[in-house]
Amino acid sequence: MLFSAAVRVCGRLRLVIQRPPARVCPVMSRLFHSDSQGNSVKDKAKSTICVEGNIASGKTSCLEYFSNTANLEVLTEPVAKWRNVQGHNPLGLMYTDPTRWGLTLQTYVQLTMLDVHTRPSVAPVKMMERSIHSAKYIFVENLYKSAKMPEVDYVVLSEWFNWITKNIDLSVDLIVYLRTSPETCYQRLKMRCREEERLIPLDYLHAIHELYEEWLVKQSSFPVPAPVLVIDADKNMEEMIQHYEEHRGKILAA
Ligand SMILES: Nc1ncnc2c1ncn2[C@@H]1O[C@H](COP(=O)(O)OP(=O)(O)O)[C@@H](O)[C@H]1O
Ligand SMILES: O=c1ccn([C@H]2C[C@H](O)[C@@H](COP(=O)(O)O)O2)c(=O)[nH]1
Repeated sequence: MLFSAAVRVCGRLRLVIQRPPARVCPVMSRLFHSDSQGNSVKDKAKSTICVEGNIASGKTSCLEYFSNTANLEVLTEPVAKWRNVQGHNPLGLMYTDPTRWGLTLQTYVQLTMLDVHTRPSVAPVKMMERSIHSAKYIFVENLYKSAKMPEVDYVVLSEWFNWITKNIDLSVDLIVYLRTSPETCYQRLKMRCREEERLIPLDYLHAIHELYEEWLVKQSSFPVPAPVLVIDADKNMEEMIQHYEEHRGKILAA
């Protein structure tokens, strides 16, 4: 509704159109925090670390390990939402029929990852599990490359992704890549026993591994949004803890 008021200017009656009182939508103000020139800005005193890696490479375990670090907040991947959105399970549907449900899952992954990226952090360092970048460059790409996602779905998701990354500040300061062999992930995945993942073949983990290697190690496929710290994650938990302690300073200084 426009607010108008009749005012008298130099004896004449003029209609003045007024703007409605500014209503601040919390989600929009979170997404479009801007400077005086209208550019989207991020609180530079804070930093964001994304822990990346293949399925069951040990990302959640890594976040758990760092979770009691002072001045650091961990945000795990919203997998619970992907398994249950208003009673539906897009993750399970995608594994059952990727051609039909790949777009559905990846649209929801993109939305929920956007939410994690833009969620204000109380601590100076935010450690996230994966990112909107890997959702697109690894998982969407894999569906498309393996001919399981129709081109129209890929194009629509890509347009969304390009708009989001161009208009919203999702900057990342460090990527920690937990590098594993697909065989290690296969063993850990079997041990974890997530119902939806029981049919994942070793080949699928090989394909995801190759995409991660091209993106973060060879850096030959897609833009890499931050410096990459590669950690050999084929080791047992005790050795992983040693790695994490060796790199703690570098990680927290991101
Ligand atoms: N370094 C490790 N050695 C052996 N098992 C591990 C190691 N890291 C994680 N695990 C186990 O492997 C499974 C997958 O780990 P998780 O942290 O959930 O991986 P992700 O979050 O990357 O999917 C879990 O059962 C976890 O306990
Ligand atoms: O964009 C994405 C991100 C993740 N997934 C799948 C892969 C796994 O089955 C789960 C969660 O991954 P974890 O590596 O165990 O954390 O979600 C996907 O399909 N698309």
